[in-house]
Amino acid sequence: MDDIAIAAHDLRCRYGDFEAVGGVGLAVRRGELLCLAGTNGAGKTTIVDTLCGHRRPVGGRARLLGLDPARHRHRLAARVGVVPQDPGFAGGLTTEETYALWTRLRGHRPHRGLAEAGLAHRRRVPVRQLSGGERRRLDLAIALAGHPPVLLLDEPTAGLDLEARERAWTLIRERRAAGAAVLLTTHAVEEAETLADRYVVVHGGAVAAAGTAAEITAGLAHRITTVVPARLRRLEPPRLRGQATWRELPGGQAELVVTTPEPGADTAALRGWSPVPLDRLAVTPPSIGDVLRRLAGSS
Ligand SMILES: Nc1ncnc2c1ncn2[C@@H]1O[C@H](COP(=O)(O)OP(=O)(O)OP(=O)(O)O)[C@@H](O)[C@H]1O
Repeated sequence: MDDIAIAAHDLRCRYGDFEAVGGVGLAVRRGELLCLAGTNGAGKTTIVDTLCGHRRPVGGRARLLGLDPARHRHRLAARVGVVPQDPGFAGGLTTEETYALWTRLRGHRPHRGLAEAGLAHRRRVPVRQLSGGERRRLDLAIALAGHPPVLLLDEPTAGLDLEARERAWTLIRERRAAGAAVLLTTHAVEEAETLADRYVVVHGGAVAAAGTAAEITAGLAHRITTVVPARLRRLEPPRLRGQATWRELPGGQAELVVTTPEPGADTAALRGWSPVPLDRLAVTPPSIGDVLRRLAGSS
């Protein structure tokens, strides 16, 4: 059996004359979570909508469980859970009616999803009275209903408070561990770093980077920070491979930040240079956030 549950090959999508997605490829295996990351307007939602079968690509192809999602929406409905970017619920239905309706439409029996999503106490409330975060929890509960083997989650924790977000992460992790293939878009770097096995980073409708966090951050600078007496600035500067910046702090102190491709060598150089022990010394490796910041800065 093919292990790849979600696939896009050279996907191209247009809005009129505007090419929003220009040849994107990705693949997600069963039991894997791929984070589709990128700046605003990069094309993430367009890709997710196309994988859902809501729009047809003008080129390339999308496949869910080996099927074309635009042609086989009904066959796939029970096997694909979706949190869309903008779900449209009938505001007059209650939370449990909405959950039951959507769950049955997808061919499943309503189960414990509302309780798992922390919405049991809101089940009799009309959807229009739910807060933004509560609606998002309902979206996720509906997507997870029936344990579908494919999950397409477009910013599933947008607007959730801390506790609800961590509950959502636990649910998503459990589904991945049970073998679901998960495609997740998020702007929350912490969420991506917590959940993702691999990343596809899109920018301007094309893949800018793909791989594990270590692979896509390789070659980016580390950050060394330390607090030293401000008077050390008057010394001859340390010999560093990276770049140092100073920020004055109260009480005659200063924060020294070094961005460097060689954190080991530069930490040793700082230690050799400073006549006093380096206070609050920390070395931070590059993160997916650095990749996104670079892309945002380049547009
Ligand atoms: N219905 C539409 N008509 C015309 N252009 C659109 C439409 N929907 C999206 N676009 C454009 O297509 C590009 C990709 O949009 P998309 O929503 O896929 O990006 P995104 O990566 O999901 O962005 P965000 O992170 O802001 O949600 C953007 O330039 C957007 O303005």
